[in-house]
Amino acid sequence: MAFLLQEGRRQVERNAEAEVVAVSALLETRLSGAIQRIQAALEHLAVGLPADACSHATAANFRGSVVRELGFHARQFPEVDSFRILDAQGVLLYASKGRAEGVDFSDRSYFKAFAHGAGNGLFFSEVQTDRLTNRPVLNVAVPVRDEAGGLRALIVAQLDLAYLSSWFESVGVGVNGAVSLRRTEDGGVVLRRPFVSAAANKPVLHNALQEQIEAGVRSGTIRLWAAVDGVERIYGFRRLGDYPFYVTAGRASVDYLADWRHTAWLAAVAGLLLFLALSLVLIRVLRAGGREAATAGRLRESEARYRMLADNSHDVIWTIDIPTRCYTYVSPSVGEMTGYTPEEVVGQPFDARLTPDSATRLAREIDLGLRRIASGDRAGSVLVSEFEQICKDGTQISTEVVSSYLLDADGVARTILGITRNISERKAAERALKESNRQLHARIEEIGRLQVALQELAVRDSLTGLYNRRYLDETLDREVSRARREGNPLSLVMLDIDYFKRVNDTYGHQVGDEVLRTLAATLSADIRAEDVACRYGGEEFLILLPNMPLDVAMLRAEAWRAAVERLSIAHGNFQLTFTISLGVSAYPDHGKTPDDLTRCADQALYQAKHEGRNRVSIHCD
Ligand SMILES: Nc1nc2c(ncn2[C@@H]2O[C@H](COP(=O)(O)OP(=O)(O)OP(=O)(O)O)[C@@H](O)[C@H]2O)c(=O)[nH]1
Repeated sequence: MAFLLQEGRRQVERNAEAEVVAVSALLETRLSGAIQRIQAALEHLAVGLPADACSHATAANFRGSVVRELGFHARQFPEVDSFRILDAQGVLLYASKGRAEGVDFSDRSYFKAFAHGAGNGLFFSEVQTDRLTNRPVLNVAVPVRDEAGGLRALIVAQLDLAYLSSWFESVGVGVNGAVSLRRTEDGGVVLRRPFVSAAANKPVLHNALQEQIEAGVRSGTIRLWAAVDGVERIYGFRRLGDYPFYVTAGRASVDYLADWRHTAWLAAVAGLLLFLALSLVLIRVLRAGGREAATAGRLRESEARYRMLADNSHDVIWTIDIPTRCYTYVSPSVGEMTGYTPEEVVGQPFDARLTPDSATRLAREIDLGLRRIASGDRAGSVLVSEFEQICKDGTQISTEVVSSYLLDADGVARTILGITRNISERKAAERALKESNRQLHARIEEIGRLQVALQELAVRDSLTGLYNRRYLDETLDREVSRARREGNPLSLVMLDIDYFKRVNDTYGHQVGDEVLRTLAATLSADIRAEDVACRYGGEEFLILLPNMPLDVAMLRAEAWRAAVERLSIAHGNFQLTFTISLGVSAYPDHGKTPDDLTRCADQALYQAKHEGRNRVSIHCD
């Protein structure tokens, strides 16, 4: 029995472990997908921000278009409270919502980091209460630098922690479970459910999970007593891609062991029943014998022990006489459970306080048990069943009944001995758990669908639908290695719209966007399945042509140039036309690394612009 219980416990623990691994993986995918997309939006904004727009003196000329663009991005990200642009002194220039230009943010960590030269990468602040909205946020910032590397502006996305916590609410980790988002650097809390005041940003010390993260472990499981609330949990943890965060999902042992404990309780009850049954048999035997005083002493002692057990139990212990099917004994706790006194129950038929459905089931079970015993099947003599009972005040309770048939010397069942436990609370908890499991599964399915969509979004430019620069960088690395390995050629075409600023200035930013979309569609319509067309920056595009030598790439580039020259976009009474300049480079002719090839294509593009635009060039050092 002990072995079976231990094995059951191990299985329950393994299940809990699988659950926390799944939940942490779900959260990781969702969070790192969101951060990736936000990073792409910030980089896009940084590339497209004109230098003049970064100064307070001329900001008014750009307010309309910049705020519109910030608003556009804010609408794509419900998890971002607002996008903002600060000038080189840390003063707010533009925001996707609210009008608070002029507010000073120069004391904020993300500004100080870049003002003192923290490179060009992404910076994550600590958890902060926003100065304008009073909401808890985590600021994500990228700098815009001038040619000399000086800070020109700062673009900031405010991650709305209240919104993100709704993702944490939606995962099922049980009543005492916990999920958190933490910094890899020191385990500082960004977000936690359940919420613990004063936990935000607080580093964790001497924590085995944090030690694993610091040792470079990217994901795993671990059992811990949480310092913050003293609860023992099994945690699944996972790094958020290359970002400086990790998520944890913990199931409390008190939750996932509840069912196992119930089984252990049943085992204990079965033991108690056996003991009571033996006591009853002993009492009967001794009574029937009508023996001398010594025997009477043992009888009293045994009966007293039996009474004491029954009288002090929270569960109701009872006996039913099988021939009459009436109660012959009921322990005092029946009052606490049903409101009836033992005197009101003893002598009553066994089904008097059951719902009709339960009464029918119990009668059927008794008949079946008796038939089994009559046929010599002793295994059927202990039964566990659930019945609905009606209390004295008319309320209904769910009960679990463990019963045993007591046989006389001839093997005939004369008495049923049983223990009834009120399991109404447990049933309600089970119903709630079932419902929350149903919801969890529905959400897991939804997240699965979202995950696929997110993965696609993470590599796509939202305006044109072409691949983004991040995707191109990864693919270019791979394709150059492959070209080197297999000895195949590879070409790059970098192209840029001529005088695009004029299009924006004359027709407005929206028409400019339409031009970008039309150009993307024209390129996409005329590339091979293995080619990778990407939006490289504002109005700059790059097309990677695996297995294509320089001369063929020149022909392709010329074909795109001619196709764009023929395009005409209707705008009111006008027909808008535009041209592109293109620079081509090829492996191995112009370089053997991704950087060399990109630089060469860029120089060729510059040359095409210099030579009069609307043409294709190659650059030779
Ligand atoms: N509408 C729109 N404009 C953008 C976007 N990204 C960048 N731009 C604009 O692209 C223009 C680029 O201008 P410049 O770099 O001066 O180049 P140009 O006017 O095309 O001139 P040349 O390249 O020298 O022929 C700027 O006006 C940017 O605002 C975008 O997503 N949408």
